[in-house]
Amino acid sequence: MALSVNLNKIALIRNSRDTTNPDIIQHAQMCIDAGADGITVHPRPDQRHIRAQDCVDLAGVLTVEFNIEGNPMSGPRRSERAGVGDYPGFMALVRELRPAQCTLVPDGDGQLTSDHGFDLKRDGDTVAPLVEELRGLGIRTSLFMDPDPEQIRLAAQTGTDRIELYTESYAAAYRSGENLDAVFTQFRRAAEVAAEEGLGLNAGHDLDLHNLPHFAADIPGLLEVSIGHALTVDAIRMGLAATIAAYRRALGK
Ligand SMILES: CC(=O)[C@@H](O)[C@H](O)COP(=O)(O)O
Ligand SMILES: NCC(=O)COP(=O)(O)O
Repeated sequence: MALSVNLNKIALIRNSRDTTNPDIIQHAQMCIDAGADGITVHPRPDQRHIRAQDCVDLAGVLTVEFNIEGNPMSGPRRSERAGVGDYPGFMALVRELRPAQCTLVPDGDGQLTSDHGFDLKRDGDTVAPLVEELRGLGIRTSLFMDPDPEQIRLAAQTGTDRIELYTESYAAAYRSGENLDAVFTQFRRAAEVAAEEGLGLNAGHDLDLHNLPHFAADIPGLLEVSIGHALTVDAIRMGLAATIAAYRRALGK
């Protein structure tokens, strides 16, 4: 099972000053040296954290899998910050960089963070051609999905290689202790349906050192988790190498 480290929050710290510190490339390399199996970024049109140029720079040097996440419908946007290039649009960026994996996420451009999976009853006809194009470019595709069996079966009809289960509801149930068994059963069933449909299974959002061991041990067929927010906070407290080692242990690696 792969640990893909999301660098969004490192870029957020950098963007709070006109600086290159922390250096995204150096941080990515430290993650890799500490045992990260992949690097994930989620560029947004306002470039609040990961910028298009970060994606270009990372694509040029990464020695592990590069996963670019985002809304395929997010178009070009002029930068409002001096010295920062314009955002070219999500699909334009992915077409140019051809990462190992592209995870399509139905975020609105103004969302605080990702907070829902695709509604493929509504958007399946839009998503399927994009999946076909990306796969034709040699890019593994993944769709950001809620743990909804009907939606996951629709995801398979798009031709996508994988889905990424949106795990915020599991993280919330783990924190509160409310309905944890029921919520976990929902995720197990979602994973089973993904396997029935021949879909690879990723997961992410609000995973952390507390909730990850149970999820990683008991969700069948899990291939990759992408983690950023909690991992970055843990690294401030524990140090990056120790943190990545802890997440690898939580994955049973
Ligand atoms: C899709 C998802 O759940 C996360 O990968 C996303 O990248 C979080 O985005 P922010 O880091 O902007 O909250
Ligand atoms: N796809 C999930 C991701 O990349 C990171 O999500 P989070 O750990 O920052 O919540």
